[in-house]
Amino acid sequence: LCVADAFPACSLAVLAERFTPSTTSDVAAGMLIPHTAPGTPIHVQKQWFKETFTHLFAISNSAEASEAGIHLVSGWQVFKSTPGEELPFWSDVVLGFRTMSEAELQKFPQHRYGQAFTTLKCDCPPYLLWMEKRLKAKGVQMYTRKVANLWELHSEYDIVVNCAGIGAHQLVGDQQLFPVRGQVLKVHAPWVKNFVRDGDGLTYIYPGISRVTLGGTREKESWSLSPDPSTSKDIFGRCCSLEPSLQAAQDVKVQVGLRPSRASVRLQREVWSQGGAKLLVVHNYGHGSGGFSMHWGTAKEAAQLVGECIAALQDSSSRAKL
Ligand SMILES: Cc1cc2nc3c(=O)[nH]c(=O)nc-3n(C[C@H](O)[C@H](O)[C@H](O)COP(=O)(O)OP(=O)(O)OC[C@H]3O[C@@H](n4cnc5c(N)ncnc54)[C@H](O)[C@@H]3O)c2cc1C
Ligand SMILES: O=C([O-])CC(=O)C(=O)O
Repeated sequence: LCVADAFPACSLAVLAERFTPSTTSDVAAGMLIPHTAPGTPIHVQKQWFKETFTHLFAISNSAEASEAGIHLVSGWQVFKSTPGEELPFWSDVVLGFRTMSEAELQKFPQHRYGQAFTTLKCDCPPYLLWMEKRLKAKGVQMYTRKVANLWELHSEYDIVVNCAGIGAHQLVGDQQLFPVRGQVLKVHAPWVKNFVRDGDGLTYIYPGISRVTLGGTREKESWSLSPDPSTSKDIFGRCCSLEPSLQAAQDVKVQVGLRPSRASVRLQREVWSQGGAKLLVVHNYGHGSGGFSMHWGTAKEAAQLVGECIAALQDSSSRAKL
């Protein structure tokens, strides 16, 4: 969408082995709470988050909000002891960030410190469908296709934007990219209106428009997409100890996804050449636990890199004409 908006004269196609509802992004809770990536300067991560928050906040305030699955949600991040960093880098981007009062903390007898704030949540499958609809309305073609090697695209396309997520491990042989397996439960519990996240990052309760996401797990280097029943039981128990009313939750569905993790998102332009032919490539993958929190900011940066590729193509075609 960012590329289509920035370069309306380009003809665009989306190729994917799987579309919604069968991607990693469909499994995500879609909460806008950033994780810190060690390999990217904090001011850059803050900029990506701010751009994403501003973009989604505008959608949440529009008549499209319900179809797009975007809504504001208030709640608490609670800690068993006071964290070293009391003010995370994103505290002035979310709304109304403050330390929890003693009265609020009484709801969480095992926790001693907490942060209250309002953020945004994407209900992932509706949000992805809404974006597909917007792409199609702009004339973008969508093809279900597995790409074995980016080079196979060079006769059809001038520029390829690689947003393959964990698929980039195989597609471009990126050894720095690794899966962090996450299992979640999506349950019916419409009385749960506030989010709760344990500051250790393992247990969370995220109410969406139609279901509540209960998490989670972080299993580094595990490629298994099979749900594990004992893990589901453990997740449910941990969430019930934070929010006992969840004992009455119904219609429990289990989902597993592989977070595409890396020290930093790979946002990079490359020129691939073979036998005199060239393919311009822009990478935009490796968002780990923050694909939703950062997506619009990183997509805008990827679109800028596409702009540089277009300028390079125009430059080489005008040289060829001389
Ligand atoms: C349990 C869990 C909870 C999460 N919760 C949150 C959250 O609350 N907030 C947040 O910000 N993030 C969250 N995340 C992280 C988030 O899900 C990811 O960062 C994000 O989904 C990555 O998006 P992506 O588009 O890069 O990858 P994907 O969604 O995996 O999309 C990649 C696309 O590329 C296609 N593809 C891959 N390889 C090929 C190929 N060779 N040929 C053709 N197509 C290919 C795939 O089919 C797919 O369509 C969570 C993740 C998990 C697992
Ligand atoms: O940690 C969270 O709050 C949710 C998340 O992003 C994940 O599970 O990857």
